[in-house]
Amino acid sequence: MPRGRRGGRVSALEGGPEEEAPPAAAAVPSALWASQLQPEAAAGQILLRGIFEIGRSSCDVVLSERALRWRPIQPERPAGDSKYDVLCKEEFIELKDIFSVKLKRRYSVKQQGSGTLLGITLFICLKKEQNKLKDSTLDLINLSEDHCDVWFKQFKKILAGFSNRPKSLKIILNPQSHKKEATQVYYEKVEPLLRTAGIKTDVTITEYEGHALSLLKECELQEFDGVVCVGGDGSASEIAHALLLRAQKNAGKETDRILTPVRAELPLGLIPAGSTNVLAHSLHGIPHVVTATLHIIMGHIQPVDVCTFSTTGKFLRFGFSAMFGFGGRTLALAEKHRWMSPNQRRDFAIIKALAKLKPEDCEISFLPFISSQNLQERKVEGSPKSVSNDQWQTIQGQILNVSIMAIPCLCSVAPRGLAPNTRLNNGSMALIIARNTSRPEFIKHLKRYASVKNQFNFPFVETYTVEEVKVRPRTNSAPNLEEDAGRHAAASENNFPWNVDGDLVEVASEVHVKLHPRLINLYGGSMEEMNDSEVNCNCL
Ligand SMILES: Nc1ncnc2c1ncn2[C@@H]1O[C@H](COP(=O)(O)OP(=O)(O)OP(=O)(O)O)[C@@H](O)[C@H]1O
Repeated sequence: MPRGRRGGRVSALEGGPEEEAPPAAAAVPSALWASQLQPEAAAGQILLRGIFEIGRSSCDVVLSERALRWRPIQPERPAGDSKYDVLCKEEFIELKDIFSVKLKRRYSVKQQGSGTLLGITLFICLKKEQNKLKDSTLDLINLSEDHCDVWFKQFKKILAGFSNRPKSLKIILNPQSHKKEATQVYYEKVEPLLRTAGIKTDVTITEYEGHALSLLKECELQEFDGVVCVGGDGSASEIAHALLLRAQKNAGKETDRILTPVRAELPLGLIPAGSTNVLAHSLHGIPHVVTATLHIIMGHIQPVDVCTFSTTGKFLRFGFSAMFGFGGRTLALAEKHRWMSPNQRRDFAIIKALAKLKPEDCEISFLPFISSQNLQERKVEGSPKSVSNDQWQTIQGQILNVSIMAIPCLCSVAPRGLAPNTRLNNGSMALIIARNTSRPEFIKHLKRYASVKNQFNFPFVETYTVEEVKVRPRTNSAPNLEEDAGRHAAASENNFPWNVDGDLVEVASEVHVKLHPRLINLYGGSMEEMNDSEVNCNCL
């Protein structure tokens, strides 16, 4: 007979055959804590069985290859009492959702040494609503040192089997992001979780713009399993660019012209601590610090498409999204008013750019995306134009805005994304062109981003799914962004402002954007689509 909570014994299976490492953690954690029963067979071979107190009930606890299951031990009961059956329902967690285990001890003031053992604490990643993850704990109470020691070692062995989880991370933190709260975000919310998970960290706090780029050119990265950015889109994009540039150099590729880039060697984690956090929001479906941290800890990986930006054959940078025209001008205006708070300068810049709304005379050429399935179908049909995808198309005219996006670009002003039909790694980009129209019509189009549907249902808006785009302004002079105040010169003479991942990039002539599928691994899980009722926004 089991001896109850003080002396709960480990069953005959204790010290049984060597267990296999658990299957690698799947991309999506499915912590369904006690929400449904899992058939015993699906949980795999039993490794340990014993008695622990869980939530004030003495429980029969079974550890198998994939799950930990427990059921309150039933006292003698009158036959047919259904209340007991409900109370004694089996509960479980999947082992892939555990990210740490510790011995639980009580320390008293007078006590010397390691304190009184109370049992074992498991640290668990729970899936909540709307892509949110949350950390939680499960206490397995048993005062026997021997009993806990056997279980503790077994949990440690299981955790060591998750080889995809990072053990050491390079953290790059921008203390200036948003309202300068990145340091606080990291030390209050991220670092405690990484410490609990036993992940070693090496933190660099950036001291100037471009610091992350120069750091990642030189620093040793061998000892790290991944890099983590704590900041906003500017920092995240700079670090992704730096990691990709480093990979090209390591592969002996020239970096002046990048045609077929190699993949980044290390995964990148994004902790949202900036003003807009479009990248982290698109990756996680929610700009939530704990969710982002738990994806890193659990080693969830998403391969993500990246673009190269070049001009006149010369490589400029890697990036995920870009805007030209209204989007570029708005950022250029916002950058000139850095002294304002992030929200103030964003609103100010939007209003000012709308007041001075002016189309750009452009030529836009693009290579439409043809899915591998469509290419295959064309091959079968034996179409003469068929098998290669080299059908460039060209549009000319007065254009208010061009958006080129390899990722959905979720943000507070567009909860479904500025490019809602794009995915992180579908091998294509959204090209969204707003031709010249009246200011009220353009504002109506912008406002639609905040709602659920029909953002692009305007006669002046065209959308394409593409692999490559070339944007060539046909006017000679770039816009003067500060005509009224002589204090600032135009963005830079004869340069056109582009917004690349929230960074101002000034280019005098044609910009060539090319998509490279799955070029970087980001720490993140696969996303659930949001219901319409879950989307809300009150901007503009
Ligand atoms: N110590 C620093 N001082 C000034 N600028 C810095 C420093 N460290 C990094 N930067 C630069 O700050 C720029 C913007 O930072 P970041 O994107 O993190 O914050 P943000 O602008 O508030 O957020 P978002 O880009 O999401 O709007 C980055 O391009 C980065 O190079």
